[in-house]
Amino acid sequence: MVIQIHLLTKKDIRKEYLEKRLNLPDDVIATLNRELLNQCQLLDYSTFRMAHIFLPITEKKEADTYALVHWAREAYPKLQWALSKSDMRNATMEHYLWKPETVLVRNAYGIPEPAGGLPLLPAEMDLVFVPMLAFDKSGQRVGYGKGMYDRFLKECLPTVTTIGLSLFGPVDAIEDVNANDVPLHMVITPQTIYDFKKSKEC
Ligand SMILES: Nc1nc2c(c(=O)[nH]1)N(C=O)[C@@H](CNc1ccc(C(=O)N[C@@H](CCC(=O)O)C(=O)O)cc1)CN2
Ligand SMILES: Nc1ncnc2c1ncn2[C@@H]1O[C@H](COP(=O)(O)OP(=O)(O)OP(=O)(O)O)[C@@H](O)[C@H]1O
Repeated sequence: MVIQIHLLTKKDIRKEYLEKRLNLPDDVIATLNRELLNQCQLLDYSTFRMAHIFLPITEKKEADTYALVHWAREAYPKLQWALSKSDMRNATMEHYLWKPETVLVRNAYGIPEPAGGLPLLPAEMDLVFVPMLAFDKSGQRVGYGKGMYDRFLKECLPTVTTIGLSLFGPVDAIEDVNANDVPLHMVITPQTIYDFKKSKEC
């Protein structure tokens, strides 16, 4: 039997998956987000103390993470949350504690950011939820192409757990993975939880 693996570049995948997401009608997006939340609720977060999260760019129909945090604040009251402010010129992020009372302001890219608060270091995160346009069957991801999460994840401790959130399933393989790319430990989709740590151990 011949198994064909489709290799695609990040540039092609980025274009295809952004279009695919933007073309989804709002009711389908709402259903996928509900299913994604259900999958997220299946994991046990009790070993984590500080979780970093992104808030969605709604114009880009990113995964809705508000509902996840809303649920987790009730289900895991000891778990604290961190949010970032982006510096697009340097492709870097600064991190702040996200309390329920934190004021959020949308930046020029439509990303809700904390107006201020207690600054945090990457080393303080033990769980990071990662945005993406697509991922592949080995846990490599494609984002908007600035490498901001690759830079951030490199600064986190090796003990950090990374979980990508995607409204779609994986592509076969990303052709142009490079040394800066940080593969994800897990990806949650509306249908499945992919655990790349486990599959590597097999
Ligand atoms: N919600 C969310 N927050 C996030 C990310 C993300 O993917 N999603 N990022 C993940 O890294 C960082 C922000 N990265 C971004 C990179 C590009 C664009 C963007 O809109 N780019 C324009 C072109 C910009 C330009 O070069 O002028 C575009 O794609 O149309 C937005 C966010 C940090 N925060
Ligand atoms: N740790 C790093 N240090 C310096 N440059 C980096 C680092 N990580 C990524 N880059 C650079 O950033 C650029 C974008 O990388 P890539 O195409 O992998 O982005 P992406 O993962 O799709 O985007 P993002 O992480 O912003 O969502 C590349 O030119 C890459 O070399």
